[in-house]
Amino acid sequence: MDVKIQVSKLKLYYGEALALKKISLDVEKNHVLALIGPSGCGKSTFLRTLNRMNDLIPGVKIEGDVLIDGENIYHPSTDVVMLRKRVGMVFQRPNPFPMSIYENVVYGPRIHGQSAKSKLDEIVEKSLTAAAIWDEVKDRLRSSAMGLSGGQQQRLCIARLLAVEPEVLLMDEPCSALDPISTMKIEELITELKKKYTIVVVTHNMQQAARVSDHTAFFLNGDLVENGKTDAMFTRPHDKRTEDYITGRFG
Ligand SMILES: Nc1ncnc2c1ncn2[C@@H]1O[C@H](COP(=O)(O)OP(=O)(O)OP(=O)(O)O)[C@@H](O)[C@H]1O
Repeated sequence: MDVKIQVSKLKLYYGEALALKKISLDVEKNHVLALIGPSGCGKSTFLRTLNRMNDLIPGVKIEGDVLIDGENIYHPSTDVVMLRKRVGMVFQRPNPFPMSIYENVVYGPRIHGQSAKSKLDEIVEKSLTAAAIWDEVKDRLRSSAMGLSGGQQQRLCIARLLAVEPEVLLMDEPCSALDPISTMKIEELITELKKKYTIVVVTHNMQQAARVSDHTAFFLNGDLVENGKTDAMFTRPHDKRTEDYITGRFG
């Protein structure tokens, strides 16, 4: 097993409130891990610990370790800007910048020092192709990203991440604002992208977790109740609370 992310004894406090209670969990390289559990159980909080997005929230205290490729991302010497380039994030609602499709994709590479037009053109085509949206937008690269449909905007946001050559993709309910066809496209894309990236996705949709993920982690009240192969968890959950959740008895 080739582990990409190793989380051990991770605790997170919002002020006095303990939102993650000693979570230990590994994420395998080139696999998809789905995070499931009822609203408020800590899925998004956990996701944000993987690229230190919680650092931006006042009053947050974190204990424990998160290692990526064996390196502790909470070590004081970590360059957080570089970390967020390696570990990119897609949000619930697509959030393209109010600029052209082309400018959205080259935004990150420009910040990281790329200025050659031919290289930027190449990055745009490569990233949009990898995000399965090139054919739909190749003739309108200079048009505003705001004119795209929600599903197209979400794939553009994924292209924007891929443009800075990340290693890990974090997705926080990436389909919750999308129609079924766009959802299917994103799910197919996730399956394609895992060949190259390690992916952690939060979802409220059990069918989606079953379709796209290799492993599933079930959270409840800040605890990790159960974690394992998706097939096994959905057919033979070890914990009664997992069974109740995935069969729709609560949450
Ligand atoms: N910025 C914050 N400040 C204080 N408490 C927070 C903050 N963000 C989340 N929490 C609390 O931490 C707990 C976990 O929230 P989190 O958003 O991680 O849950 P979730 O499982 O992702 O929920 P949902 O499925 O509704 O998005 C909740 O009790 C929530 O109220």
